[in-house]
Amino acid sequence: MKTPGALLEAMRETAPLVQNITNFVSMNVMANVLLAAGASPAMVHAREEAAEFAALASALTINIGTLSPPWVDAMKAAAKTASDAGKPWVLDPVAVGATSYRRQTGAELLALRPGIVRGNASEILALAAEGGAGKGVDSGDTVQTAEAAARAIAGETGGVVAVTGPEDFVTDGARVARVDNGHALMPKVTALGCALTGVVAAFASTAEDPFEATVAALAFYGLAGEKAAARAEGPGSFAVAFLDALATVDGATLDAGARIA
Ligand SMILES: Nc1ncnc2c1ncn2[C@@H]1O[C@H](COP(=O)(O)OP(=O)(O)OP(=O)(O)O)[C@@H](O)[C@H]1O
Ligand SMILES: Cc1ncsc1CCO
Ligand SMILES: [Mg+2]
Repeated sequence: MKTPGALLEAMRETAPLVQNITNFVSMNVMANVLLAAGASPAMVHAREEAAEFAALASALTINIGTLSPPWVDAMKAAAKTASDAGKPWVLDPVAVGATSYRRQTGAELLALRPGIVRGNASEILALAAEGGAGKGVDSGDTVQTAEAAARAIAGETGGVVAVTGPEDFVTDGARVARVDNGHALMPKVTALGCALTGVVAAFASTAEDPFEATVAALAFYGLAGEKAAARAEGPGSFAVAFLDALATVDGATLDAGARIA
């Protein structure tokens, strides 16, 4: 088993190219987060090129935050390419319970068996067709309420599912872990969940075990949040300090500060 810090260092050594088919809100935040963490982001979503690009990238993320039919075509084609090439792809089912279009698209993408799903509690509940009290993109459920839904999704995909919130929950159907890093300012900055999905993909691209990679990425992200909060006066200065903290936390700092059970 590799430590979270060793997985962080391994990711930084290769600076993996992470392709993101993501929402308009998240694009800039996510690209800056990936750069600060040590990866190489590319936002490539056109139907004409998304699958071709997926063959070049080390990992792919698919986020349905601002979806429309041409984007969904590109998502499916890119997901298939990544799966066929044995590269990890991570699904972020933003607000999947909000509308029937999102529920349908979420189910179709889940059927393509993402290696990792990362969402908030309401999204994981909705993706498992267990309801959920999401308020648009924000969660209205506790992480604990979504644990059974996460296990059910992992059983269906054969992959890893991460539910994020005050304490994150990760399962691959057999193993479970809880990550207690993070800070209450994190959900006060938009798209930090979306950006986290990219960091999870970056870790997964260089780790052998997607479960260990996901746990390590969550601990890294949460620890950077804690370090940033210690310097911040509110969500605005937190967002700036968070990028600095992502770039500053190294393997030894992560191993010392990770709270994983
Ligand atoms: N109350 C909290 N306390 C500590 N950490 C938190 C809290 N809420 C969220 N986090 C952390 O914030 C990060 C993003 O998770 P979150 O569940 O907010 O994503 P999300 O709802 O998908 O976000 P978005 O849709 O805005 O991108 C995770 O690292 C998570 O651990
Ligand atoms: C605010 C918002 N709306 C659609 S996607 C998104 C980013 C956070 O998920
Ligand atoms: Mg989200």
